[in-house]
Amino acid sequence: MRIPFTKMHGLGNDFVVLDARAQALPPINGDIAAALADRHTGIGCDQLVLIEPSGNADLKMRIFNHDGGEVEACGNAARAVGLLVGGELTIETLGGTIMARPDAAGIAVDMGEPRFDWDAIPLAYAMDTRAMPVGWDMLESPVAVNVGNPHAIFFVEDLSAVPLGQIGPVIEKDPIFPQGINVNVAQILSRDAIRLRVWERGAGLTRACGTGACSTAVGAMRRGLVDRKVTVSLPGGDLVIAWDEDTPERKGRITMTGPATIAYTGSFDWGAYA
Ligand SMILES: N[C@H](CCC[C@H](N)C(=O)O)C(=O)O
Repeated sequence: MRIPFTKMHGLGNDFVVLDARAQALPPINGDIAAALADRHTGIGCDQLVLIEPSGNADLKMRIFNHDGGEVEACGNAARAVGLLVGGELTIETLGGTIMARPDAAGIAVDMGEPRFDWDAIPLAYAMDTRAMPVGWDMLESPVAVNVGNPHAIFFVEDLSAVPLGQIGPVIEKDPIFPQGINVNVAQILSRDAIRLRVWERGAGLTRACGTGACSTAVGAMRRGLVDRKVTVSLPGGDLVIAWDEDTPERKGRITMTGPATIAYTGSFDWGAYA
């Protein structure tokens, strides 16, 4: 059985996108996702993205990390799906419903409200998530934020001095993070500019991380380090993140804006992976 796919990326964070809205696909599990994501024996990507019908949104977006783990959110993939499908979209994810729409800078995504309570990250026990009283080698006192998925953000003076490829996997799997964690290391450049590198849970170093940019921006705002709209510069390029103010009706929501790219389309033999 041949399965069509679209290879896409958001600032170099790359995806294999399968669309199961028109034609149901055989059931996908973590092992199949990891096999497709493998860059040597599969098609190769940071995340596998599955578009399915939804009962309460325009579509459902399922996300599998490179290691096969299914996760709650992926900001860059939300922009990719927004580009692929087009128009204004509500997207159901395991982390909540988000909204994508075309924008002069590419695609804008309303990522919803950030969560800060220790048990919403989640962490293994109660602590201050504005500055967790923990550290690993040169990295300490991270902010913890959940933007659909869990993130720890370390602010440093010199990003290039941090061996994130070595320290990232240690933090990712630390038992203080019962569901793992995406590890963000950020350098504040000004009141409206942040430089960021991310070790992603289940995918390692990526060229960009949309939810990482959202959580880092919000974490910096929580500490009063930046204004409520910032440009986050990742190795693959820039994202603009805004966090609007709480209103009497609702808590402030995050908007992430940036490009998305269709690289190519193809198909693969399902039997080779399942
Ligand atoms: N590694 C993330 C999922 C992908 C997030 C990232 N690619 C993005 O653009 O937000 C996690 O395990 O929560």
